[in-house]
Amino acid sequence: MTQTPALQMTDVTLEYPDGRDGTLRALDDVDFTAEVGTITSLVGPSGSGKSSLLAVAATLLTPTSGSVRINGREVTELTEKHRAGLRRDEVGLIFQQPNLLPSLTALEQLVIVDDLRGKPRRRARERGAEILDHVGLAESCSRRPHELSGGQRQRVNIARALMSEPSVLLVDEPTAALDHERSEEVVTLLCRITRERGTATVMVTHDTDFVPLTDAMVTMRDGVLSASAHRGSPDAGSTRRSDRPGSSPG
Ligand SMILES: Nc1ncnc2c1ncn2[C@@H]1O[C@H](COP(=O)(O)OP(=O)(O)OP(=O)(O)O)[C@@H](O)[C@H]1O
Repeated sequence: MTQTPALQMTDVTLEYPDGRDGTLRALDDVDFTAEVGTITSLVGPSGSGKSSLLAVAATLLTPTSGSVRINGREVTELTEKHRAGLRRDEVGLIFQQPNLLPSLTALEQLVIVDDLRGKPRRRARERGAEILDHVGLAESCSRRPHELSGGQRQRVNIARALMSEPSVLLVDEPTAALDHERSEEVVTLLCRITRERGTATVMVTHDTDFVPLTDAMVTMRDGVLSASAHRGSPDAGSTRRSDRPGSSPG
């Protein structure tokens, strides 16, 4: 039986006002599918639409037209309140800069996520410690951001995103502030998390060195997405229904 993709975007177009009474098409008829337990690299030149795709997938922006489904549920028709709930419970966002709160320990950065969701604190501390252990930071639970390296801070950032047990993990340039070795560690960790936790992970990256660690790569150019899957599931990161083996055009 085929599993419902965690994220499915179909014929998605996003237009911004261009500041001259016209529009700029940031996403042009994009089809994209992210399957459970796969990590897809999203590459492309600056201004090609990568962040726009992540923002639409994260339900932060509503597309001008097209369909976005998260775990089979159409999200473009939801109210902002429902979208906020979906972001809290089903979508994890990881940005380039960890944006950790300076006065909180690594563990407290995670516990606060459950506090905001009204979850019991004791359980939150247990889960937080477990997740920090999973990302290799068991020894650093009580350290504050200034006592952590850049790579460790990014791992706390990743751990924090996992607190809500998201099914879709959207990651924007996670290695931009890191050296080569730390970058490889962070991408390796994201790949491991994807497989072990069964997330559908999409990672925007300019660093093509690490793309082979991921399951698939898609390229954005002028708002148009094209696939070049290199391994893993044939559906991983697919961009066109008609590109998939066994699917008939139309
Ligand atoms: N809020 C906005 N209003 C108007 N135009 C925008 C807005 N956000 C992005 N754009 C335009 O949409 C296009 C796609 O931008 P986007 O940020 O998605 O690209 P990107 O591939 O993520 O770029 P980068 O790699 O530099 O972050 C660009 O032409 C950009 O100028």
